[in-house]
Amino acid sequence: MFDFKSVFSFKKTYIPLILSGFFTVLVLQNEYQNIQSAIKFAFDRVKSNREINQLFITYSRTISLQRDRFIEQVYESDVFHGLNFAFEDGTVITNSDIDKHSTFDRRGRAWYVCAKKKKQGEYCVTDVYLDVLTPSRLRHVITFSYPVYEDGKFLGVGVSDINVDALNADTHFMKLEYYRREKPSMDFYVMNITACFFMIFLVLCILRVLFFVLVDKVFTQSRHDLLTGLKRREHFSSDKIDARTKAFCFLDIDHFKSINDTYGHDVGDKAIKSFSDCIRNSIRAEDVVFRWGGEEFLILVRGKKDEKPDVPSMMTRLCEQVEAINIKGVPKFTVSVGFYEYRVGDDVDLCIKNADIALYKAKRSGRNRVIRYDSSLAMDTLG
Ligand SMILES: Nc1nc2c(ncn2[C@@H]2O[C@H](COP(=O)(O)OP(=O)(O)OP(=O)(O)O)[C@@H](O)[C@H]2O)c(=O)[nH]1
Repeated sequence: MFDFKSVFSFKKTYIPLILSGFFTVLVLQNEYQNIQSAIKFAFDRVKSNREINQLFITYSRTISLQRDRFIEQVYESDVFHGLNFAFEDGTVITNSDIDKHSTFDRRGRAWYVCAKKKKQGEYCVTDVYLDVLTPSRLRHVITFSYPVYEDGKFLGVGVSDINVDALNADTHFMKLEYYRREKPSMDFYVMNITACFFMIFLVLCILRVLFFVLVDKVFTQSRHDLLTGLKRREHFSSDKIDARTKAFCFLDIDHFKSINDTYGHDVGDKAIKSFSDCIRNSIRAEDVVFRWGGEEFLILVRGKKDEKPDVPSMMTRLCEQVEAINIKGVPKFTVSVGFYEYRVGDDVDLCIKNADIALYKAKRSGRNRVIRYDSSLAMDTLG
């Protein structure tokens, strides 16, 4: 049989669970902070880029000389490598060819369509991708596109690229995204493998607990009688009989066969159930009950080592409580009790036999009574 105490021991189950939970939270928190700082960074960039675009709109409407100067200033920065403005009519001004209006390519169209649906202040953002400026100039960029409004009127879509290669070191997330696609770093592997390891560990711990809870349930069910919920006879173990065992008491419903014969088995079952409930409610926490056979029950009266419980009074009280059972459709019934007072060292099989002899005597002498075993009863039985 499983040793459930050891399975659910603090050391084996809860410490690994707590540890793995703790590390998972740490790793997730770290990842969360990276993401948060990256989002903030990206958002700040988009905001400043949008301001540049607003300026760009203004300049693009003024004379070409001023505009070119502005464009030069913007492109001195190595972070922003692209600054485009797409107009409603489908034309786009690019930094490389500022005076020429070219039409959207498919990618530009997608950005335009996405950004056009956004409100002022919102934006669309791409994944990191490889932008080919010339065959020798490859850059990893993220593109933001956003609607540009002037006095509440939609003018067109601003498109700005962030050069991921040029981002500085504290923008972990961008780097992470970038390396994830291109060149995973050692940090990335260590962090993610650690996270996976602890996640798997956590899941295994949870499964382990669930498994043993399930097994425990199945074992508990198999140990207990279905009708009464009490322990079954097969699970009585003489190994558990020790100095705290005070008495073996057999209880049996009187004339139970006639209840079955007169009212049917269903009513018989109800009587057994109500009897077992009555036993359960009247015994003490340390006592143990078994359904021994059909309508026969064994109570092991237990107590502290030197305690001497008054078994006859306990059993008489129980008999009175059984007599007082009042359930609609179930006839009144009584029980007989035979008990044997245990002494340390007694043979357990003999104790059971003696309690049974006492029960037999209770039946023979008129039922609805409590009989203590003594040696004269054994002679009586033999006789
Ligand atoms: N309804 C029902 N009947 C059961 C169950 N288990 C055993 N029985 C019946 O219980 C009856 C026991 O009858 P007997 O052993 O003759 O004893 P009794 O009629 O109680 O008579 P005394 O014990 O001498 O007072 C039998 O008819 C069994 O079929 C059960 O789970 N449900």
